[in-house]
Amino acid sequence: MSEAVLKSIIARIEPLNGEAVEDAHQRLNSLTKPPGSLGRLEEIASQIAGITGEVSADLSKRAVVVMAGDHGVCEEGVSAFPAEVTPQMVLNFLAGGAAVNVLARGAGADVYCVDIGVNADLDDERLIQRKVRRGTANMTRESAMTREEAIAAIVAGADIVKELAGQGYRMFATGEMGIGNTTASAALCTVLAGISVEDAVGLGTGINEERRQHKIGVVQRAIARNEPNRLDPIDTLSKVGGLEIAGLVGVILGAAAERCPVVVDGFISSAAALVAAALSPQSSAYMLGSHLSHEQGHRKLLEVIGLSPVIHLDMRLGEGTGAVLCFPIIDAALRIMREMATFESAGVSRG
Ligand SMILES: Cc1cc2ncn([C@H]3O[C@H](COP(=O)(O)O)[C@@H](O)[C@H]3O)c2cc1C
Ligand SMILES: O=C(O)c1cccnc1
Repeated sequence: MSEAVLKSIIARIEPLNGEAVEDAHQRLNSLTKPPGSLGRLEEIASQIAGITGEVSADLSKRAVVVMAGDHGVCEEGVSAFPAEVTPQMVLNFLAGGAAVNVLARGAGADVYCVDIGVNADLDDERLIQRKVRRGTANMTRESAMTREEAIAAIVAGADIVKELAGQGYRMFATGEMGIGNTTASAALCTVLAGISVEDAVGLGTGINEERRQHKIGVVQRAIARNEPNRLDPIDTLSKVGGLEIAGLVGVILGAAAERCPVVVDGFISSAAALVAAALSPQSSAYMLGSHLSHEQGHRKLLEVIGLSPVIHLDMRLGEGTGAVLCFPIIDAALRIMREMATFESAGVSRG
């Protein structure tokens, strides 16, 4: 049943609107500047035109969807922080005090926090309750979750985006919270992107090199124990992934299905983007890279997905922080399309 729902979401993802991309190029080349001189801003403007079908879309209503879930693999000592930080941070998101809340306020974005798999009972009406299970299992011993649970989490993410799009949201950022999730993300990178475990495993919240070596061994054991099928992204996601990562796969696919741009945050969100692209290569066209995380492995992961980061601030936080920081840059690209004079209107000679 859910597998059919997932297929129907993927089937709704269409190629970008080529005519709108062409119109955007023509408009950009008519503006009072040497062709191409606004660099990435021009690429962003063209991509948004292709996504939305409009040369200067109104994306003022935007949201960051923060998926929260726990990881059984924390038992193996892979994070510098204890697992109870996940529910504690969820309450912080709801109270508006986390980094992503602050940066979202600056970018005119609303924060929606989703309990997709937190290992605690969180009773707060501001939280979107879509708990699939209370955290994943320890993937060094068994599959992190079942195939059905992975699909349920993806479908939940896509549902939430569909509902928000129905409320007028036109642009999304991916965010996550889940202690231990750089371990699951590194495992996904290794299996689905072919990045070596040594290159994929980083320091996460700030472990030392000795602990990183231990974390490498944990990822190797998880892969050896579960034997994920790299040709089957859902199999891999369910065996060595995470509930919040699966939820973000749904957010990305859902945004693409709604013809909305989705800005991909750091290492963990990019692992979700990798799964989304494996499920629907067409969905990549709806993704925008945001920042280059300091987390080791992010650069290679972005290369595999074909995303290039817009900003480099040596951040390594997640939550959607790097993605929402790019909203004002996207706004700038759209403002150029709307407000700049043309060679004709300003009476400027062409080269
Ligand atoms: C207070 C705090 C706030 C956070 N916000 C995001 N993360 C980030 O750190 C975690 C991943 O790192 P690891 O795999 O090493 O546990 C995720 O929750 C991620 O969102 C945080 C981590 C902490 C401690
Ligand atoms: O890049 C990220 O998303 C990241 C890196 C380290 C820890 N948490 C998140």
